[in-house]
Amino acid sequence: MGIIEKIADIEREIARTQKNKEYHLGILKAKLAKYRAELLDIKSGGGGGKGEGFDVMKSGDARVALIGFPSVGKSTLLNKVTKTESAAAAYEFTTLTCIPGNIEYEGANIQLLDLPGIIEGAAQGKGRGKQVIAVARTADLVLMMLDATRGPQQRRLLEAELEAVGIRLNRVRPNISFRTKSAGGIGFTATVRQSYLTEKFVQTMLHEYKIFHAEVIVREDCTMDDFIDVVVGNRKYLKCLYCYNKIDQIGMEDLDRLAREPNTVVVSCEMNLNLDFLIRRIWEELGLLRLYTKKRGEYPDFEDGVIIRAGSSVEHLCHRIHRQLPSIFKFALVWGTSAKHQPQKVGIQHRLQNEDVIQIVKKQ
Ligand SMILES: Nc1nc2c(ncn2[C@@H]2O[C@H](COP(=O)(O)OP(=O)(O)OP(=O)(O)O)[C@@H](O)[C@H]2O)c(=O)[nH]1
Ligand SMILES: [K+]
Ligand SMILES: [Mg+2]
Repeated sequence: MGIIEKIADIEREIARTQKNKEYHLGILKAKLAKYRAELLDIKSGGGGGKGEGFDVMKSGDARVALIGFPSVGKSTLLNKVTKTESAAAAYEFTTLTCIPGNIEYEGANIQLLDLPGIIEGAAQGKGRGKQVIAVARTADLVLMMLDATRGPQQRRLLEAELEAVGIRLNRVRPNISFRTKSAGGIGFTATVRQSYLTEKFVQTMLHEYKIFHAEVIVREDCTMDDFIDVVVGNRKYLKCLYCYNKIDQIGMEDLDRLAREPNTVVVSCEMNLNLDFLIRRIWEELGLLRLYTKKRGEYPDFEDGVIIRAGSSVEHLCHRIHRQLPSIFKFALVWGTSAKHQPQKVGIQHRLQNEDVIQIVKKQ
């Protein structure tokens, strides 16, 4: 029996199994994750999974991948918000490769990637699913485009495809440490009460993966799926913004309902509705900071900022300016919201905020 049949078998068994048989379900899911991982390894020839026309250079300050079913309007969006032309038409699979465009916003260059439509079974390599998913994994944000005229199952199907290849949307890595050892059996410690995970499950699951010696420490209330994710590894935790297109085709009531869903923006690419707001939301989700550097006794150049990720420290900024700069850094003066007083003298670990002005003082 091939892997795809084995996967289908387990999926059928999961569907048949009663929801309250959590332990049994967990073991089935662990098996499923194992076969899926095998499938991906073979299919991608060792992990790369890039195909011709998909190997697009990263450029700019951040990368956004457009993921969606065929003909939801992905290429129409690229044509509207970037200077790049990507063929858009009423038939499915108009786009066959990865087409990069560039959005300039608040001084940042955001790379927007138009991609072929995904279909059900993409995770198993149907259509160009394999390549599309490989590109999605390199993105800082997934822009999931949905058709406002279609039902809610389109979003669930798409999420299930991404889930099946180890992409986790809008979630954080479970707080579990897992280390294999050469002897000593399986050690299981939970620092908080567990609603789902038991030592017995952890042991059975690890035996399924032929792991007999390991140390497991669980630091939050985790599900069996969380544990499977940590053991299988190679999971990608990505931010996702949901974008419903073609709102020109639906009524006010539906529009209102969709617009209230979390992490969601509603637009009409064809009618240019709400596209400015979409770009604003992309920028916010990416969490980019714009910083200004200045020399002693001079004003900063507010035309020329440095774009950097939210949460970055002075050290990240130094690296960006020059590779050697951190080693000759003495201190920095910071004006702006991250400073307690204006200016504040800070060390290299100081975390910066949007629009901060920084003067770096080097060792003599
Ligand atoms: N009514 C309406 N139609 C739209 C809108 N945006 C795009 N379309 C139409 O939807 C069809 C598909 O658009 P594309 O941009 O080619 O869709 P795509 O997602 O890139 O499709 P593939 O590349 O084939 O996956 C075209 O006929 C567009 O004119 C919109 O906002 N409203
Ligand atoms: K199309
Ligand atoms: Mg297209």
